[in-house]
Amino acid sequence: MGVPKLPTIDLSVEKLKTSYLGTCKEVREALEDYGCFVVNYEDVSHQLHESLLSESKKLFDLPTDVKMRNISDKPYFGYVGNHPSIPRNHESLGISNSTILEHVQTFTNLMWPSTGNENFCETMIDYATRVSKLEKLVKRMVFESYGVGEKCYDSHVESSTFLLRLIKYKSPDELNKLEIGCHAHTDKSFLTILHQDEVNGLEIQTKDGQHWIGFQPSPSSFLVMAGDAFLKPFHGYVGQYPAVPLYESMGIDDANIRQNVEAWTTVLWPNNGNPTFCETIHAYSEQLSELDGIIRRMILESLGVEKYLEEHMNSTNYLLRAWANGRLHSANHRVMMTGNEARYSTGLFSIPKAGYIIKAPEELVDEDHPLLFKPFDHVKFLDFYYTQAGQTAPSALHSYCGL
Ligand SMILES: O=C(O)CCC(=O)C(=O)O
Ligand SMILES: [Fe+2]
Repeated sequence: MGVPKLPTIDLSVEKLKTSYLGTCKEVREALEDYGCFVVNYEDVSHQLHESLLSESKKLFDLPTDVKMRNISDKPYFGYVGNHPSIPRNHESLGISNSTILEHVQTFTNLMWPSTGNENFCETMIDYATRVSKLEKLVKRMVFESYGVGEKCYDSHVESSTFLLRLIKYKSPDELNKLEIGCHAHTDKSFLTILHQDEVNGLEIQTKDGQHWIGFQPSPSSFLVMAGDAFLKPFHGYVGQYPAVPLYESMGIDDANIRQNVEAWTTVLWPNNGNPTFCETIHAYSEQLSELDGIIRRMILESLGVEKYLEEHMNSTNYLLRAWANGRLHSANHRVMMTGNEARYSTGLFSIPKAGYIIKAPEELVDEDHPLLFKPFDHVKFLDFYYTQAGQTAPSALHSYCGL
């Protein structure tokens, strides 16, 4: 089988009029299977596309010390470039709150303090506003398709802000050389919408990790991509978290031991239990833990250290974690540059607003379902998440604000 193709979805007004729910399903399935899809978005005209690219080029032509005035206390929000950890050919600038005129104006004044640049400012705000509408449309369609509709959508939109990143990749210094422009990563946003000039380079990894699919750009094509914040920001998280309504999971400690599963089942079904659930989970965990034991024995024997097996097995707990809903996929992607032309691209990232306090809706908290986390600022939590303590905690969210 050859390399699969990225799904392309028609989100035109006519299509949505005739087949809204069918298209919601297409969007959801594309984000589940590929983590992204291509859309030909008519609301950004050819003229706006051209203006975006020419203003972007003018921005990158400014002296480096001017571009470096774009500072931010958050990683990847300000000027990025000229740093050993960044690929040599990569340079980018972020405009925070890019759908709000005064923020774009402030950025413009920072870059062109004496002359101003009306055209830059107008182009960026127009572009960001139009693309943010696409972001909201996709978000609404995903929520509706999962049946978590209005309430989640409204709170999500209320909690989102749009970072516009303008990016330039210089061509490799030698012809026929392949050079990394952006290392493989997943985005930390809710959703990202990428758009670019005609120079190839963006590649998306398939979910099974087998292929890298090259994105074939055109002036009207946009790549919509699910970011980590939309689906799985927290390892070990349990649920009831309005910013990630599509994610829910539950853990059962030592699920291979019958009494533990029985105790767990009684908590969830206190009146008459749920023998089928208990039996299934226990049998499943027992078989998997046996398989785990066989594999470990084989590894230790092959290393000639099987005498440690018992100690190893005795020191092991089995945590069974079941996920529901967290079915969207955030795709690994990268940029690989060849040829002799620079590449210009833009990403509109929807991200949680700083200062937006996330708390469980009152209707979800009662005596049987006590509050699990203190209300918290998602951006401050992400700051913690990227520290050593956040990265090593079994559940960063519990360490940060668990009750
Ligand atoms: O330049 C591109 O097309 C991709 C950029 C990207 O993935 C990012 O900035 O997160
Ligand atoms: Fe990215």
